[in-house]
Amino acid sequence: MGTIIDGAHWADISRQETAQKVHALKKEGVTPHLVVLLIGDHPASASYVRGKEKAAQSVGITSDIMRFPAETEEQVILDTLDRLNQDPLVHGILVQLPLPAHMNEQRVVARVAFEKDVDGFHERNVGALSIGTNRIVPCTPLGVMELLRYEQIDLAGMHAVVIGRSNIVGKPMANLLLQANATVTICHSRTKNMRDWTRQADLLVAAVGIPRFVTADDVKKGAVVIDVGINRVDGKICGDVDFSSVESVASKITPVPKGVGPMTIAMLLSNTVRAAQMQQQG
Ligand SMILES: Nc1nc(=O)c2c([nH]1)NC[C@@H]1CN(c3ccc(C(=O)N[C@@H](CCC(=O)O)C(=O)O)cc3)C=[N+]21
Repeated sequence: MGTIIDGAHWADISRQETAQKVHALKKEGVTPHLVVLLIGDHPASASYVRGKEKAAQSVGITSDIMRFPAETEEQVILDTLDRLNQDPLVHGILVQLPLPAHMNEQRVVARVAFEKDVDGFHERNVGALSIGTNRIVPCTPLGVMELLRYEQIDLAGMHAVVIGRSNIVGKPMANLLLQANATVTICHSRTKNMRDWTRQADLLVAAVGIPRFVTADDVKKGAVVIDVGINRVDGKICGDVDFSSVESVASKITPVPKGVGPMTIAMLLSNTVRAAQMQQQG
């Protein structure tokens, strides 16, 4: 039976490290400040954003939530971002996704100054990650790497299989695993005989967005299984991994909730501090 990786515990440790860095910045007269733009009324967003605000407060980062009605014109958001980009007291900017359908997500995300892009979605940050000169790295895959580091899992030479190829998780995850010297395979919706790949994985990262997509038959005995999924089924959240069956095959496994999710939030705080440090150094 596999060990359960306690994401809530490791997120707590990570937040303590971040709080110390915040403390050091404050001594230099800098209080890291995060602004979250919440546009529209996507059901889960309001509660996620409150969670981010609480977490920021817990490490001494100040934050503002700017709320906009769903029908807000895109230009209003772009103008707001221009103003926040110019404001020296703002170190991090996050535009909560998804955006209302009438907005162009690419265009809005691209408008956040890359130095303040704490999501790591700006093409400058994406490009840096892909050539290995990492600046700000997307929170979820960064959180996964931190979990693996805390758990002392040495990735060199491992076969890591990532299911999912999104810009937010799958692609940056693959890049980070490559940097850690894993052999990386990316599977996706058009992959044929996916199980032939996943069964070879020493590390399996599920970022598909389909509840309980990965079952015990997809997993090699002793593999490490990381579940990035956040799905809502019958009012409860569950991951992309069928935890109850996979748990008995895996050597280590992250649960949902209290796995990758809390680390994602912890990395947002860490990225905000990183952004403040980089702006401080100029
Ligand atoms: N620009 C942007 N950046 C994001 O990082 C971003 C976003 N937009 N839009 C929405 C998604 C979703 N997301 C989550 C992060 C942590 C948990 C989390 O901590 N979940 C808890 C459970 C929470 C619950 O019970 O509802 C857990 O897994 O234990 C969930 C969801 C960040 N997102």
